[in-house]
Amino acid sequence: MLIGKFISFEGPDGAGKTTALNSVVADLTPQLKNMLVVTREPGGNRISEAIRNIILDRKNTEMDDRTEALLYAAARRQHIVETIQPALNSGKLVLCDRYVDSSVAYQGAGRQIGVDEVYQMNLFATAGLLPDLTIYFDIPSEIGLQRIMTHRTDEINRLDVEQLSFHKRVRASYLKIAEQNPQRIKVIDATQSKADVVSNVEKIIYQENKEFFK
Ligand SMILES: Nc1ncnc2c1ncn2[C@@H]1O[C@H](COP(=O)(O)OP(=O)(O)OP(=O)(O)O)[C@@H](O)[C@H]1O
Ligand SMILES: Cc1cn([C@H]2C[C@H](O)[C@@H](COP(=O)(O)O)O2)c(=O)[nH]c1=O
Repeated sequence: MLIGKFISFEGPDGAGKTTALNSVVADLTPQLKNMLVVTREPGGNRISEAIRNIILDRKNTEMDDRTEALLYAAARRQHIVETIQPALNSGKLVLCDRYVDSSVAYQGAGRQIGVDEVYQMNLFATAGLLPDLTIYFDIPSEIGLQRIMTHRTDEINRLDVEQLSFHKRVRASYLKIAEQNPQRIKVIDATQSKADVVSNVEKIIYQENKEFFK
């Protein structure tokens, strides 16, 4: 039985998810201690991190779009089985940097495989496990990419170097997913200062998970 809470952080490249997540974790850890599980996709365990390295390696230029979609889904399956599901079963608050919405936006819309097909494939991979809450960091593609190219040049991956049109499709898809799922997805303006972004994220987490902060 799932008794914990599952929160995903989503957004285009360079939106500031990881930066905000690190600050939120530093702020929440004194209160939540070992009730908090922080993880990321693709990754979170040995097998999924190995798949991550294959997907994101800029040398893998010949990778087929559907192969890419399947690899993300395979990494996700292993992540659920090894990390997310056990944490939820023991009542933890799981904070995950990216999840299924990333596949729908990047592979479904960005790669133009089709959002419905990619979503259906992920229903198989996840057996229907969706986050209770998703915080979507919205940012124009140009600003997100600019942040990466200016500050994070050492970590630029195979997806980051896609054309601007790819990244614009990804953002448009995220906005559509958010519009279609207003109960689950809360949108944050990620062009704000780091402090304001973190404060907005924490407000949402407190509001939606009061049982963890008694
Ligand atoms: N609110 C902000 N204002 C300005 N710069 C920011 C802000 N948040 C993060 N940054 C900077 O933007 C860059 C990208 O941030 P970060 O790695 O957190 O983004 P991300 O959403 O996790 O990206 P990706 O998904 O591509 O890994 C970093 O150099 C970070 O310091
Ligand atoms: C989970 C997931 C991720 N992606 C893309 C999004 C990013 O470009 C990279 C991951 O890098 P990050 O620095 O950890 O954000 O992978 C994707 O295309 N599809 C997915 O399902």
